[in-house]
Amino acid sequence: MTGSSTARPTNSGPASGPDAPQTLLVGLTGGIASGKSAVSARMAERGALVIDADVLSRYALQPGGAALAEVVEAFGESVLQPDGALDRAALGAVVFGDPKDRERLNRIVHPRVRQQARALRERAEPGSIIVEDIPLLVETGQSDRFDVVVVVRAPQKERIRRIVEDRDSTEADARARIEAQATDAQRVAAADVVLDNSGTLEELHDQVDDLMDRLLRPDRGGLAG
Ligand SMILES: CC(C)(COP(=O)(O)OP(=O)(O)OC[C@H]1O[C@@H](n2cnc3c(N)ncnc32)[C@H](O)[C@@H]1O)[C@@H](O)C(=O)NCCC(=O)NCCS
Ligand SMILES: Nc1ncnc2c1ncn2[C@@H]1O[C@H](COP(=O)(O)OP(=O)(O)OP(=O)(O)O)[C@@H](O)[C@H]1O
Repeated sequence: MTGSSTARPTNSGPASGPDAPQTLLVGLTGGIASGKSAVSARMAERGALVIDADVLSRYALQPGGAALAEVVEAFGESVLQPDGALDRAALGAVVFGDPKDRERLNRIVHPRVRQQARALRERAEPGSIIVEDIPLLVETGQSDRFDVVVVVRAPQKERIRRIVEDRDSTEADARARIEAQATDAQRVAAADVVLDNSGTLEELHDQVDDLMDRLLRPDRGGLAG
């Protein structure tokens, strides 16, 4: 998770009852390296509470945890570093090479991510704008549980360049991850709002600011409901 402020702070603790402001649940997704974190960080600056599924999945796989023990049982000791922490590159090489292995890992990690996300949602102030950044939102059929689904898209060539240059990864690994995910067309079909990240970060921020202006209006800019 990153941001922790709320859109409509109350003066006297969480409100309840019929007049309490409605919490807005936003699902944010996009392909790997499309710019989701850049979008969620900007939304947090505007008061949204961000719940990041990648962060929660790292948390779930911490040393000493039950999920890591299950991962070792499923994939063997070779996915551990000498100090007992998860060797993420080793596990990534396995699961992005085989859909069955990936599904097996997802079955271990995803329920824990969802449970943690639920706990964080429940702690939010009424009236908050909660943004759940979920790379596999569409793939895991979660679109319907959000008031607004936001998809960020960027050209595949640019995403691959970012993965290879910024993350010390190979083009083959980048392509394997992209192939393990939905297509932009599938994501756009589930979207209420599409953000175009083919330009500069400033241009992306402008789109996010426009979106937040709408979501902060009492009628949520006509986007929810
Ligand atoms: C395989 C793991 C150990 C590789 O770790 P690594 O540090 O290299 O990648 P990281 O976790 O930072 O993920 C980077 C990106 O890869 C993509 N990705 C990760 N897991 C998956 C997956 N199971 N299927 C498709 N894409 C995925 C996402 O776009 C994500 O943003 C890790 O990705 C993992 O535990 N994945 C399973 C949990 C998961 O599905 N996470 C995504 C959201 S819950
Ligand atoms: N418009 C842009 N111009 C230049 N760099 C950008 C732009 N958008 C994003 N980036 C950079 O590209 C990289 C990927 O962006 P970001 O981390 O926001 O993507 P993501 O979708 O959250 O990735 P992941 O799927 O791994 O979670 C980051 O280093 C980010 O700073």
